[in-house]
Amino acid sequence: MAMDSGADGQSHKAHRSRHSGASAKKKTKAKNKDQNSDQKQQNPKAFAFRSNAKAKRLQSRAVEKEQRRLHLPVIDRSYGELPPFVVVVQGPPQVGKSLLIKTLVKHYTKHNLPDVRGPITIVSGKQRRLQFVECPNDINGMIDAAKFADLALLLIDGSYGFEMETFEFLNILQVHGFPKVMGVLTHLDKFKDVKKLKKTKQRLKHRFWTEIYDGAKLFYLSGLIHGKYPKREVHNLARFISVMKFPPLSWRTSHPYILVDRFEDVTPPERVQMNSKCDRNVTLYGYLRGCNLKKGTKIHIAGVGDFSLAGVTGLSDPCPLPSAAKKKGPRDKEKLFYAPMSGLGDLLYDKDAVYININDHFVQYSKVDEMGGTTNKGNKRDVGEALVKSLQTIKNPIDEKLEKSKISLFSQNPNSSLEAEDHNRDSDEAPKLIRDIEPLKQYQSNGEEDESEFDLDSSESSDQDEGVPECAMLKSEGRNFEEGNADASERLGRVKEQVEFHNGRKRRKAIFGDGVDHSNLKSTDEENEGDEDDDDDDDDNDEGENDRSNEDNESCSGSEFSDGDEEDLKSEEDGMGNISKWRASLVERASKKQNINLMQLVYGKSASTSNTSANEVKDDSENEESDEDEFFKPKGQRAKNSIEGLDGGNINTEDCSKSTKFSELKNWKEEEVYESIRDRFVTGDWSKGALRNQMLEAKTEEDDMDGDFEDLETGEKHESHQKDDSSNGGIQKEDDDAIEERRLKKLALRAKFDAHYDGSESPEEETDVQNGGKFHRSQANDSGYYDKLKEEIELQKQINIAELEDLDETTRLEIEGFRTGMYLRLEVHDVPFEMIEYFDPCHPILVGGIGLGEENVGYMQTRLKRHRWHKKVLKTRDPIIVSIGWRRYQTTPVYAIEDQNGRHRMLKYTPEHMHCLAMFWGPLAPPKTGVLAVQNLSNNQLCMKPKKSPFEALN
Ligand SMILES: Nc1nc2c(ncn2[C@@H]2O[C@H](COP(=O)(O)OP(=O)(O)OP(=O)(O)O)[C@@H](O)[C@H]2O)c(=O)[nH]1
Repeated sequence: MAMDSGADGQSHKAHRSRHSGASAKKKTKAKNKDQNSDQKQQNPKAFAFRSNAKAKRLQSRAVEKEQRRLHLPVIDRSYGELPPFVVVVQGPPQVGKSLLIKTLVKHYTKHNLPDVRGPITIVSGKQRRLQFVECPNDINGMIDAAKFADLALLLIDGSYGFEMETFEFLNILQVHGFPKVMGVLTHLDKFKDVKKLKKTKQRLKHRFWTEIYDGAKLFYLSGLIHGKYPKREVHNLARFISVMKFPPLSWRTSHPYILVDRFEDVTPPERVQMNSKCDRNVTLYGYLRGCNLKKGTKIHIAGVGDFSLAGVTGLSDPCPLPSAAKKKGPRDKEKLFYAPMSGLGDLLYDKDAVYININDHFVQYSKVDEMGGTTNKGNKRDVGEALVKSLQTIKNPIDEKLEKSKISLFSQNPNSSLEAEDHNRDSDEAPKLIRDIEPLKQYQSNGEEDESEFDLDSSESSDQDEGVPECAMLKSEGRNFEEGNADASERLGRVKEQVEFHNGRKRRKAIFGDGVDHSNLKSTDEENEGDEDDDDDDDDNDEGENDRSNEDNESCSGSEFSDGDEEDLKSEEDGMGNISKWRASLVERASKKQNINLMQLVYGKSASTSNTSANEVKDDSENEESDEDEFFKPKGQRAKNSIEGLDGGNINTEDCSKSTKFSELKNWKEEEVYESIRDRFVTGDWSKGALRNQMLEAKTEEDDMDGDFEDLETGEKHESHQKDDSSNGGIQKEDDDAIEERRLKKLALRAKFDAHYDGSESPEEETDVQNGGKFHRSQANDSGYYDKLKEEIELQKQINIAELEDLDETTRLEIEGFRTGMYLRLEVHDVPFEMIEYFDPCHPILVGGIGLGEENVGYMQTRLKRHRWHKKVLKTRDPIIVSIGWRRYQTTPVYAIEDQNGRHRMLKYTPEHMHCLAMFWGPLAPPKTGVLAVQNLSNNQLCMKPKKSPFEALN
């Protein structure tokens, strides 16, 4: 302290700048430079082009950019909370798919994932959730994955090179709408020579670019650290995924679909006992994507067939977004994940119950204590403890006891006892079941080869003609593919497949006959550095984008469940002690949701509403009888009802009786009463009405004169009627306020939308705006039509939202269906038993909604081209498996070609290198739908044992 005070008093010597020497020279140089640059800036010609060629070049570039920006706006029908984006991780066997998912999940959630099975949902940011799915290594799995992927991570074994699986998947992606694609190189640690590694990276990168587009992102995972990918690299990859934008794809925006993340068999057990091959009832759970699911929509389960829905329920979100309002960013504690097939997550919400998963090592069975004879806490037992112990020692289940004693404690929930009974029976007859299943196994092994199921027989025939779905196709004997675009196909034409054994495994290496201009590849350090810099730049830009997209998304976060989910989150954290609080909040929320519905007040209740209210009355009467049963309801039931109110849930339905006094209702059968309104109809006496109108007109003329004034000519004084109408004015003012508020809200949203879309769409463009800004801006003004179109779409969307928000939940559901982003439980009856028997969580189930007319069956005409990888031409009536829309089915095509006179001439074989027409019978698809056909679904290439595959035969 003493020293400080001393220092304060001391005066410092002023700085004296140098007048001679090197540093003085340096300064004068800098000064001159500044002056020069100032002069330059003052020069009015400074920004004009000095060279014509440069001006032309910049202008054409700006125009090109502008044209690229212009595209017809796609109508995105989803609003509110978005469903998680699906990230499909695809690659040849053993390339590190599971490991990558595990490390990414660990990065986002700080949890170790034991197994990668089925979709894994995680919260990756304030406004974003991701669902990781490992793509199975068979054609069916790849086709389905291509249909639901928002982003495909293509894993490539860097030490081995490209394999056929990657190209096959890329070809499938091209047919079914091209989602975002990112390459990831693994196994790079196997390179000992740094130079070789660099060269390989370059070569693979350029090949990848040729395949997708120049500049497509390729990530390098340099090796393993403690059996995991390096944190830094995973962090970078995660950041790229987090900021990525996913443009809507046309097929998906017009068809609802669900990627099933939970699947259960709910067939009554007695039915299965009687016949283990009976048709089953199943429930499928997942987020609704694409577009709204209207009531009565039929669905197609990929590989199983078409079904109508026996029930759809909106469940509370099992992996909700953290509320953006309260928290600044998702803290580690709040990061959530949901992966029921992989056995992750502690809470499971169902229609009927909430399941709490407690790890086995947390469960301390107290029986051990008892056998020991003493407890640590002394002899006096807690009541709860005694209860638990008595439950452990119980011999007969409570329902058996109840049945015997003829006391119905759980009268309102007969199902639970029934189920328990069924379980008992089930367990009694378990050995029988096993016997039944054994021959099945045999069947399974025999029928392994062909996994496709067909549903043509069940469909009705129709002579309805079809559009011409645009397609091209076909694959090598093992697999065949559609062609995306001509360029790509030519480039791909140089790919050759080489089957070889490598590390005890059969691998199908992709060899490029052309050898992508390797001579052009620079493998200098500078370029690599440049690349890395580029990456960094991208990072930065993307981060900016993310910020923007986050801001945009904030406007969408007003979903009904968000607040509640927040509470759910809390209650999860608090644990079981707060269950009652949680329940209370749910009920409170449900009661809040009941707003007055004008539609119902005017037109009365809709059929469904009145049904539900009838149920309600019935339920109420039952509830009154056994009030105490409330306590014995499964935990989730009441909460669920209050959340949903969708599937016959009664709590949320409107209580119209409150605003209707039946005592005041007029009896319209009485003559007096109906005479009173007779004159309002055509047959009545209208003279009174005309008189009334005249009076009204006179009155309104008076009303029009606002304010007090004196007619100076006549001396009449007019007084305003405003004072009398003060109460009316108040109401009107309130209305005006509401309207104004709504208008402002709309404007704000529009402005946000404009700001988002008017800006450049890619980081590359952003930099360009800075360079050739002038041209860009002038061009932007010319593109007013597109902007106007976008504006109109957005405005219409806002109007729709505003209209729908005024309705109550039940009516809204009937009008617009289940909204995208909702977590749904679909109940489907009578699916073939094979779906249960051969269910594999590693094979994701895709459920797609069938559009109007798509359930009809008929002859379809498609344009088809043999894929260059398919060595042989195709023969008419040789069965092929077609993937079109959501469906995959087998059919026998007839090939034809259109002659010059317009007649179709049948072909016995497809032409070598050109398109032909293929006519086949099957469920119809709308025109312009991508078609892909394969001849063989065999997965022989995955077998470790050397089995002769059609591929092998060819090579
Ligand atoms: N040296 C090295 N080993 C790796 C790398 N990536 C993955 N592995 C190892 O490769 C093996 C296979 O990894 P998985 O994640 O099971 O591969 P997968 O693609 O899921 O395999 P399948 O599910 O059988 O198709 C594991 O033993 C990994 O440790 C890598 O970059 N370098």
